[in-house]
Amino acid sequence: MGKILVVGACGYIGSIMAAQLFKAGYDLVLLDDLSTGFESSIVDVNLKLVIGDVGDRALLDLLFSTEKFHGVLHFASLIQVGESVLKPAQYYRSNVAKTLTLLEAMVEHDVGPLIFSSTAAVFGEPEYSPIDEAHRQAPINPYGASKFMIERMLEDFDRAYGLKSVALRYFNAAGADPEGRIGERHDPETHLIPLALHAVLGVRPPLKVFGRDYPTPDGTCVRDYIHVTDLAEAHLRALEYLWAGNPSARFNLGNGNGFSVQEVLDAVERVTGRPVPSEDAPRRAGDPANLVADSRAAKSVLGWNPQYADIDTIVAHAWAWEQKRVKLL
Ligand SMILES: NC(=O)c1ccc[n+]([C@@H]2O[C@H](COP(=O)([O-])OP(=O)(O)OC[C@H]3O[C@@H](n4cnc5c(N)ncnc54)[C@H](O)[C@@H]3O)[C@@H](O)[C@H]2O)c1
Ligand SMILES: O=c1ccn([C@@H]2O[C@H](COP(=O)(O)OP(=O)(O)O[C@H]3O[C@H](CO)[C@H](O)[C@H](O)[C@H]3O)[C@@H](O)[C@H]2O)c(=O)[nH]1
Repeated sequence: MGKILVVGACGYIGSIMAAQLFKAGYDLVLLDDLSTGFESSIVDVNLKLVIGDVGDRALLDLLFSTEKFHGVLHFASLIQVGESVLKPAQYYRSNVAKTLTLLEAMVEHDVGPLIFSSTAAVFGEPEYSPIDEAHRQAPINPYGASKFMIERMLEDFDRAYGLKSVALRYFNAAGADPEGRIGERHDPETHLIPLALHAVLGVRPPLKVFGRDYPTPDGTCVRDYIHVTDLAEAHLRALEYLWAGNPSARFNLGNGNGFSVQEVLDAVERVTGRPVPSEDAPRRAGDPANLVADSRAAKSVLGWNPQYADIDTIVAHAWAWEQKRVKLL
């Protein structure tokens, strides 16, 4: 089994990835600057965590010259769409410039391949649904643009330097570790499912439903919620795909099933057995009405087989985690 570097391993998705790789017996080194992540999200205390910045070239040189890695998973990023509009410089520096430093160090030390966390935001306003890999990429905010730029860099680095990569465009990451050990811990939290669960638990104000006048069946926005464990599984499949000598690629990762905000709230009520305190609010700027992935390519090319497509299961895992988390607060 190869040795893998997980960058951003103390975050929501990276920590669940690290737990899954650890369980599968991989040798891991974790890198995180703890800017938004938590050391306590590392499930095994014996795992090697390097606390540092992925944009620190001297640190990367040291890491890559002392350890032989067979792959890098890159989750580290600023992730808030709204903040990216107000502070684009931070997003281009943290996401684009620091990833460039990582890519240069990987090329110099002959480290690869790379699996990169991209996003549905690289597409912008959808022209059709579900969104496949051929869909036009026209991001409408700096967060999406930063990820789009990195995707372009990956293509160029492959062509010029032979660095192999897979970019995985997650739609709405959701759920938690099925064993209940780790889950979503963003601060501030902006995502629908944790906010709805916090409203149920009474630790936050009633959930604001951002718009009921969208051109969707019930008027609320439709999204494609994909279980975080299934996302992690896709990374493993993508690594195996590149280790087998296949070309660089990008894949859209979702359930293929859209759920409206109202349908998610209904699922939260079924799972928790309690009403979700909520109120109607104006549309949130920059929210497309409908974002659903066509993930057939990931399934057929990578052999990816998501296990937790059911929205009630996704919400149940998030609920188990949030109840535990509230006790820890
Ligand atoms: N959460 C979602 O719904 C979603 C959707 C699409 C794409 N993504 C992408 O998935 C990735 C992970 O998202 P998440 O929700 O786990 O975010 P997160 O904020 O929970 O995790 C990011 C982790 O990266 C670390 N980090 C940030 N900058 C760093 C740096 N310069 N050096 C080292 N470590 C650094 C943070 O401390 C944190 O532990 C991101 O790239 C994000 O853009 C997430
Ligand atoms: O308090 C809230 C929070 C969200 N929503 C609605 O719930 C849906 C989902 O919103 P999230 O904030 O949970 O997720 P987004 O679809 O906005 O964001 C996702 O897709 C983005 C790209 O479009 C980024 O990749 C981001 O990281 C990822 O979580 C949206 O229609 C939003 O308007 C509410 O009604 N009330």
